[in-house]
Amino acid sequence: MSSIALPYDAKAGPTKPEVRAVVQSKLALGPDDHFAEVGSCTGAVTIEAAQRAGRVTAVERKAERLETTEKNLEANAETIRADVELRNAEAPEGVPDDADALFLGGSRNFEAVLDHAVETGVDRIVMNVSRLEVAGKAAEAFRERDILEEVVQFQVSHGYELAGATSFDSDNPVYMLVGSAGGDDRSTATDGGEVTR
Ligand SMILES: C[S@@+](CC[C@H](N)C(=O)[O-])C[C@H]1O[C@@H](n2cnc3c(N)ncnc32)[C@H](O)[C@@H]1O
Repeated sequence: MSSIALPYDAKAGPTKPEVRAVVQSKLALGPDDHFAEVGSCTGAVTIEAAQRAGRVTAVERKAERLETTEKNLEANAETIRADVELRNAEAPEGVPDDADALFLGGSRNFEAVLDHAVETGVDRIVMNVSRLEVAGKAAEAFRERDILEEVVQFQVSHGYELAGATSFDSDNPVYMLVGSAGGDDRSTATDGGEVTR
């Protein structure tokens, strides 16, 4: 599915290819977009974004993981179209003021990161969460800021051969919050913060 190479590994990553495909479809990046990622880790999401957007800013609090982002970016350099900036910082520090699309793969300080997104009018916001309690808090935080458009929960299973048939190994469930702080042209109607679609 994914055509990117990730020769360098880091604890906590990478986001699985099928999940990244949904992330990219929600971000809908184009060549005029500035994309920002909080928690770039292996760089898997940053690399795929850098194949689509014009500018990418990747923020990662752990220096060694940011080095992994950099090395994996280098391994995919031929496919990358964006200007990419890597920032070793703990968001909201380091998050640019002019992002069109924001992905939160790391959840530290996520409420402050969302406040920054609201202040700067980020058009597309996607946050992935694997822990149930954090997912609940994240959904609440999106609703409180009136930026929630969609909550998606999914779980991917991969088939393997067992006794001449196919059985499945399941990945962890993923909770995905999708929203916008980009003004009145939002695509989904909301009623009291609840998704009505
Ligand atoms: C689950 S991993 C992200 C995986 C990444 N999408 C990938 O494909 O490799 C979360 C990362 O976010 C980082 N992180 C968490 N909160 C952060 C914050 N507020 N600012 C910067 N990095 C953060 C963690 O250090 C960790 O590397």
